[in-house]
Amino acid sequence: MLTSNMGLRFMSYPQNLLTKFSSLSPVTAFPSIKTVKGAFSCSCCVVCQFNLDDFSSKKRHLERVYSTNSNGKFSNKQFISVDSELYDYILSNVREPEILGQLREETASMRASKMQVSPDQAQLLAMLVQILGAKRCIEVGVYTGYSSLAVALVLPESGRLVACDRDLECLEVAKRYYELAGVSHKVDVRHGLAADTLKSLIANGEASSYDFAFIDAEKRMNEEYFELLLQLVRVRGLIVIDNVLWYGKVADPMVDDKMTDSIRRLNKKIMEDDRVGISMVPIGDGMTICQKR
Ligand SMILES: C[S@@+](CC[C@H](N)C(=O)[O-])C[C@H]1O[C@@H](n2cnc3c(N)ncnc32)[C@H](O)[C@@H]1O
Repeated sequence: MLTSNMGLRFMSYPQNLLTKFSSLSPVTAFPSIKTVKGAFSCSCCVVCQFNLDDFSSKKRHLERVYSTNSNGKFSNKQFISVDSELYDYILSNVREPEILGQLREETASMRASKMQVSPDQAQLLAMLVQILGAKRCIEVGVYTGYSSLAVALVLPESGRLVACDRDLECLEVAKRYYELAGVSHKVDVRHGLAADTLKSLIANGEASSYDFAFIDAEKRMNEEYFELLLQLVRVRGLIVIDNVLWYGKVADPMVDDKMTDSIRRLNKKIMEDDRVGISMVPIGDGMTICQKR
């Protein structure tokens, strides 16, 4: 069973905004909320067209809906926060293959299990691979194999996933699950520093031959991984980068640690990089999907 209490990573949207608004009356905070026949309904939030007939659900609803126009790009665009209740609902709508559920449960008791991507993220990665018709993929940061297995499961029989990680113990778990799932023939496990593996693929003449890459390893190395993968991925291929929102710290001016700064720097660089089309997606801890031009 998928629940948000199982050590999964997900973004809870701006807690600072939530605190800020909780002291205001609902109508003050959200002028678009109106009373209809004694019940509250939200008139313009496309995701919440339901009546709210008790105070706690009203309050929950209000706490999830925000408006923003702070950078002038949107005219009072509304967006929702994802709290654990709503996230449980999202997870209940994820189609997680049984073998991935088993791996997730085994990993839950392991050291640093929160590193694993969430089921909704894995589902999105698998869908991107399928939409692309990808045959050749790379993953930087395998851990126990959850995201790589999700990708390998949807690759065609002739597909290949180069799976890079420096942790042999974790890779042993991943390899066991590739075997169990019957996909080990599609996965080329590379133990070692990911940058070295990527450089060796380039040296081997494999530039521009990959369809899809996923970056989920040491965050401060992301810029180097991105540059190497830009060489390895073909035009119109995808590079997906995980943890781009870094638990919301990227948007918090009070945070200036090295890790957060390096993520901010790469986000800015990619934003200005016309070698790729981009979409920053608030799923899990935030993923940016880059398409090579
Ligand atoms: C966030 S976890 C990956 C999670 C994985 N994508 C999943 O969904 O289960 C990061 C992984 O990157 C690996 N890693 C960190 N730095 C690395 C490096 N320089 N080279 C190779 N692997 C590295 C760690 O050993 C760890 O297993």
